[in-house]
Amino acid sequence: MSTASAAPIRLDGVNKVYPDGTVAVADLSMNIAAGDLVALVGPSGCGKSTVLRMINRLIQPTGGSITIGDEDVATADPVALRRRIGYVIQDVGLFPHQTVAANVATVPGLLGWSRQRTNERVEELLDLVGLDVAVHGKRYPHQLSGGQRQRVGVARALAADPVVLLMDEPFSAVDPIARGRLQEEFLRLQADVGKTIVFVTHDVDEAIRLGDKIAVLSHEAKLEQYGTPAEILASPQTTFVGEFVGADRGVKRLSVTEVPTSGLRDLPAGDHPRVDHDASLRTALSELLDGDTGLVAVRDTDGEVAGGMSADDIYTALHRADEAAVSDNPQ
Ligand SMILES: Nc1ncnc2c1ncn2[C@@H]1O[C@H](COP(=O)(O)OP(=O)(O)OP(=O)(O)O)[C@@H](O)[C@H]1O
Repeated sequence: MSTASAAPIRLDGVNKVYPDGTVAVADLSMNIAAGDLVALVGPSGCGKSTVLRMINRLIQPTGGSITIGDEDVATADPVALRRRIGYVIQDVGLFPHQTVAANVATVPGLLGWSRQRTNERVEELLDLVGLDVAVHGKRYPHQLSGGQRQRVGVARALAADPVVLLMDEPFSAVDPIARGRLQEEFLRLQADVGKTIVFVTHDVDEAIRLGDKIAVLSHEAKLEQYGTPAEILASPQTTFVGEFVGADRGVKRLSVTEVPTSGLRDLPAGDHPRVDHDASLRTALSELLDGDTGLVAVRDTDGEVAGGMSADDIYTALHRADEAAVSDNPQ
């Protein structure tokens, strides 16, 4: 599909004090690379939503600057700005009296697109998020499941091909099974559209699963650590981060580390469970435990078995990956 190029986002000394004196964001600086999916995580009330809403100027910062590409958000026309930024919130905010197709067509309508161009775009987007325009396009939001509504929200946010997508707890209102599926689909979608995405969640597992990078925030949006999931899990920089990512850090690290494709051991004959070259160590360990040979075979990119791993090999691979993550990111 055609995509506008994604834009980087830069926050420089951003501050937000609400009129009642509440300091929501004290002094936040961070750079988000074009095309990255960055998860903002932190406890309730730490300022995540405020940060997000300052990026599309729904909230005016009291200090500092935010730029999207070359554009200073403070001086941009807010309406034009918001049309270039997709925004998805928890309960989606679909218009209840408009059909799904009309909801997705909102921004193209505002931009004055022709009916034909709009219809094509609606069909393309509904297809992209796994909905059938013939079946779902003419339904109203209340005739959809929570997960389907969420997909429509994402389709609507992508309609005008925004350079940035902001998402505030987009999947938290759906049940855990639908949520897992939505997360999977969302990752596939992001691989397709390659937007710069800032994603607010209070769920560390979701951040680890979806984020290219994670920004861990504490009170007043203090940036405790900003790095890849592997870096943060391998070496939390502060006690706060260590506690926030949780005691089962080791298991989480297994999930974000892929099996090695070299240095694998020769496999004796036997009915070994198999995993693909891009499987996580967690999947490999789970398969190994389900099998009865004590080994798991790893396939290469051609689908041929490249070698095997024992539980000890998985442990060693995890520690090697941790060392690499830490030395890539000395901070
Ligand atoms: N309009 C407002 N006026 C005064 N204080 C506000 C306002 N909006 C938010 N706050 C306060 O600012 C702080 C940050 O709120 P924010 O909604 O950004 O946090 P959050 O991390 O997104 O929280 P949650 O995870 O619970 O949604 C909180 O202390 C909140 O009470």
